[in-house]
Amino acid sequence: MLYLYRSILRYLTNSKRIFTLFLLALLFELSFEYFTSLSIKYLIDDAITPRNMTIFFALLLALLIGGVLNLVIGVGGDYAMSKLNETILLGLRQNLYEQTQKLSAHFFSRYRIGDIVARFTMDIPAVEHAMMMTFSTLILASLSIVVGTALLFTLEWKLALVAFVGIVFMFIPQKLLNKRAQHYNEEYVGVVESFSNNMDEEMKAFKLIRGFQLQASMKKRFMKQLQVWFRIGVKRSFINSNLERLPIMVLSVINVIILGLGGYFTFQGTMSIGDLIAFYSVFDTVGLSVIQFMEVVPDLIEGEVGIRRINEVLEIAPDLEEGDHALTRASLSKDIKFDGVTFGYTEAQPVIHDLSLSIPVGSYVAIVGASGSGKSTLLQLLMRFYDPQKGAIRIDDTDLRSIQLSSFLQHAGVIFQEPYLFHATIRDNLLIGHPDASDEALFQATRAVGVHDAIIQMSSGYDTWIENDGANLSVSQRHRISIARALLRSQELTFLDEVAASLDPESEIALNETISSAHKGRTVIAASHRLKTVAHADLVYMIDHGRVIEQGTHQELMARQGAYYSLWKKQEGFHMSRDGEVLVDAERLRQLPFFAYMNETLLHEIKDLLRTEKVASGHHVFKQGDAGNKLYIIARGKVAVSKQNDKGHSTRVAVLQDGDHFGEIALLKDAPRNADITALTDCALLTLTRSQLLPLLDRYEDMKIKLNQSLTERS
Ligand SMILES: Nc1ncnc2c1ncn2[C@@H]1O[C@H](COP(=O)(O)OP(=O)(O)OP(=O)(O)O)[C@@H](O)[C@H]1O
Repeated sequence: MLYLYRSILRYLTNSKRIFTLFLLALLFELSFEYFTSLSIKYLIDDAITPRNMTIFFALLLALLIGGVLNLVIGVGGDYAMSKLNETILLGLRQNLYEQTQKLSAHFFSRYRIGDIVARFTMDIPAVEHAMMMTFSTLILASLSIVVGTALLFTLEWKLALVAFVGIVFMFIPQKLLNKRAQHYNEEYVGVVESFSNNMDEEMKAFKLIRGFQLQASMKKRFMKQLQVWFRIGVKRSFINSNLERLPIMVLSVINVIILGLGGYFTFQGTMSIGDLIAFYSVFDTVGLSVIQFMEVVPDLIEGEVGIRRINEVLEIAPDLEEGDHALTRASLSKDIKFDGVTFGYTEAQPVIHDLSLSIPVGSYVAIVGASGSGKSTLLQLLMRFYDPQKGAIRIDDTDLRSIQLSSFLQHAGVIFQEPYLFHATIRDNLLIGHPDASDEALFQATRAVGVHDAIIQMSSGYDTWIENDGANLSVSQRHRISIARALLRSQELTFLDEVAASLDPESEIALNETISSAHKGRTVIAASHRLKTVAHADLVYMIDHGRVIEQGTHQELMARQGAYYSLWKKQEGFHMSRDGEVLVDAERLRQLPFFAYMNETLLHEIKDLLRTEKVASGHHVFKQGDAGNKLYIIARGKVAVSKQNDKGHSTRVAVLQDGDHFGEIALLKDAPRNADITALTDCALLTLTRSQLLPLLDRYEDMKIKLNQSLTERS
């Protein structure tokens, strides 16, 4: 329990006066309590038995005045108690919140949302309750036990000795059960926390759960957890009840002993009746105080568990602290440099290797590469979500770690792959990074990303409330609003992380134009896997496995005919019509290995058979075991390929994107799919079914044989 109070005391350093007021009120209440008990002795022995009316009325008057004063002072004490308690809670909430603001992305990948929320919704209330019980019951009960026991010794020391031994016995159950009670309480909080995390996950993943029909397995997991919760809940409640009940049982035994022994002393004439009644009344108060003390113990244990969990978060040293002398900076004047940067999410597995690159002020720099090559990681390092393990990021030659981050990022607008929208109006979301922006600037930004018209058509226009992370908006509207938000904020620096991934081609073109025109004077750093979106950049860095493998302008890189050129060739050849149909060049089809030897006429016929299929982000294209009858070519978007083992555990084995294809074996035979394919972004896929292709090939027997040979080799 001491740990709880030690941790709490620091929140009361500025509340000495109010604490003194509280203690004074408490002492008065205690004095009055024992004065009432002792007054019985004087009423019987000095007033009623000798029929002394003066003493009788004097005592009654003292009791009355004391009662009124106790009431008034008690109200003051209650106020002081409430203020002390709320002061502690305010301090705890504030510290915890500030700490979560300071912690790095490492922390947020280690702790789940429910873990943090539980600190606020479960642990702080547990501490609150423990402190409330401390102020309202425990302090008074403890003082009462000490003062009452001392009084008992003044009344009859032999009887007091027996009472003292009895009181000590009342504390034994608590001593014996304390550790186990704490253990069950910790387990209980852990179960509740993990349950809230799973509920949070299920609520967020409800579309996936419905889409994959996972309700039964989710329910199984839920029921299993409820069973654990139930079992620990029973143990915890049972031990808490024991902590309260056992002292009561001990007290009833001591009561009988005191009455018996006291009666015997009265028969012997060594104790007056007034003394016996007063002794019993004081002992009753002490006994009740011990019971009250014991009743508070489970609350204190819960509070102690709560404060330990809160301190566990508070004591995490932020790994990205700004030094006391962090430099402030006005604006970028020269360049941003990655200087031999090595970084991994775990020390053992670097994802960026000794990487150096330079971003001149005012330029539009693109970072391109395959999925997983480290593009987003570079942007996150730049925003100091993490620090490099080796090397440095330099802003105008100053190490980013020595710069006050807020002064660096204050003019930066960031657009993430996953746009996050707050539960507020569209206007509030747009203005969040630049609250003073004029309506004109606001509309300019939303027009630029093609979302203005959609917003004004909504029933409340810009004042439309955004529900649950944008549930009432389309994916592309969410993206556009987040892009407009960044454009509105940023004057100097714009970070774009795969922003075009979820936009349709028209919006993509519009966005490119916006960025190009906005780019004048501002530094833009865009990570993208789709080369076309960044072909107009001043400088392109192509990275692979965390290393720069090529750099230059689009023209230079195309002329080099290296990795950039190959990726460009893979992605080009797809066109999207206004109604969203994907068209592909016959020449692009020829790049697919199994169509490589086909003649021009056949390729044109195949091209006309291709159909466009749209798959929304999070939905699956097909599942492992489904019957296969189609080839898919990704015109736009990104999909994950995952394989399930015998136990149903799924492992991601690859990510495919623009220009990649999958499922070609289905063109040859009716074999079940051997992997799950899930869309990671909104996807536009070109499909060709076996039943479309085979009749066509009947006319080209030699090509049919070659196709079969090629696919058989690949299967
Ligand atoms: N929070 C994280 N914890 C651990 N590993 C991570 C984390 N984020 C990314 N990675 C890993 O780091 C590597 C680089 O990821 P990153 O997101 O930077 O790639 P990317 O090029 O942006 O890919 P994409 O185009 O798919 O977004 C990948 O292997 C990825 O699995």
